[in-house]
Amino acid sequence: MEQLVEKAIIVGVQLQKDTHFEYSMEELRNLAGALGVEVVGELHQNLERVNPAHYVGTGKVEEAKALYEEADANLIIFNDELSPSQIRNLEEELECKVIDRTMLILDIFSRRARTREAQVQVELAQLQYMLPRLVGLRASLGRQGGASSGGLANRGAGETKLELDRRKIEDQITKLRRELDQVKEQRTTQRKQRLKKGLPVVSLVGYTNAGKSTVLNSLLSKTGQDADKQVFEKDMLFATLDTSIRQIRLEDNKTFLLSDTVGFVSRLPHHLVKAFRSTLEEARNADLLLHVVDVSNDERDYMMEVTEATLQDVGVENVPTLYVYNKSDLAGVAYPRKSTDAVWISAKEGAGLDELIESIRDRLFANHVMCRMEIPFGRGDIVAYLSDHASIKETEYGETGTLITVELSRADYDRYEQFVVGK
Ligand SMILES: Nc1nc2c(ncn2[C@@H]2O[C@H](COP(=O)(O)OP(=O)(O)OP(=O)(O)O)[C@@H](O)[C@H]2O)c(=O)[nH]1
Ligand SMILES: [Mg+2]
Repeated sequence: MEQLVEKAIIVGVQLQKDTHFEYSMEELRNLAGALGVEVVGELHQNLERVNPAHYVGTGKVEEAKALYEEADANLIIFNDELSPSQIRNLEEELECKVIDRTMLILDIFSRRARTREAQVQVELAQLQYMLPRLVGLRASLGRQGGASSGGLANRGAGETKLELDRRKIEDQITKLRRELDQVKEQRTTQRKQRLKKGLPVVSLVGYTNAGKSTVLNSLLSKTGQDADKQVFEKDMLFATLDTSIRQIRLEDNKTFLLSDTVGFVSRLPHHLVKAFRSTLEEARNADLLLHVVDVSNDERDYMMEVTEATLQDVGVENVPTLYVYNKSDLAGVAYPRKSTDAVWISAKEGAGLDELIESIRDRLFANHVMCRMEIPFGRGDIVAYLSDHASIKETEYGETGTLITVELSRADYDRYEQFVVGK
């Protein structure tokens, strides 16, 4: 199919208590932009509640139609998830391609998905969204070329075909669910293996484009890791859709795992959130969350609210959180600095990474123990293990063994307690 330059009108309803409406429309523009759709007109309406039949009032539908024609657009995007009957009614009256915020986000996710897991998750969410909307969507897909190209609307293709499609979609949903369950099992196994290693897990979470991947990359460079461990970072919505896990080893051998994952956006489609539950599993089981915030964005408080609500939605609860106020270089705030539960940094400049590491260290390794041990000469393996996994401060050689002063995890302390000769 030839690549069309799509021109869209965007339409939103502002409910009385919605104080973030303007921003949600701006975000809708950006979401459209992420798909190469140009927004050529905008309409909004203040309502007490969304119109159940047409989303907006009848007068507004007329207005949208006029604007659509005047601006020579070929699609209209609505700022919320439309119900099946809303889509049907709007299409009938507007006689053009109608899409909603959910379809837009699903489309972006589906184009960005790289790993099999992400692809399956997105496809599952798309099919679940489509299933109850088959009739309307069929007409809309038929009009993909826009009204002007005289696209073939498939409306009226018999009920039998519809039933067949429905069954096909249901089968595909079952298949994808099964595949995801398998991935989930693999993840659980991998996590168990990591747990055995005893390494604490830190998870980066936050709004899309806050700089999570950049924070991960800057910590990797800071701790002298190979460039090939770096993850993808870019100034676009949903650059990351998969979970990457990297090991970070600090100067004194204290080591933790750091995971980077998909970011959030307001009004994230429910099916999508559900589908991405397993990708977000890492965060659920983390020892510490780094909630990365673009502190230079005026909407940062709202973005933090959305992030926290979404985390709750996927069952990430009661995990200790450190707030990472990133992009301080653009915000006109003092940085680098830290408070009890936050650090102000610029991941891009690499400023504030010492503060960040120190805050992580305080939280993860607070229960580390300092002690003296005497390891028999025959047990060089233990000394080797401790020089990899703990921080040896002093080494002396006694009559029967190596005397070390060492700072180590509670678990390692318990394991080698028999060699402890003093605190
Ligand atoms: N000025 C400035 N830009 C930054 C900083 N940190 C990240 N960026 C830029 O912000 C953009 C987004 O960064 P990413 O690290 O991809 O953001 P993310 O949170 O991983 O985004 P998603 O994966 O899309 O959810 C990139 O263009 C970065 O270069 C910073 O401290 N200062
Ligand atoms: Mg990212």
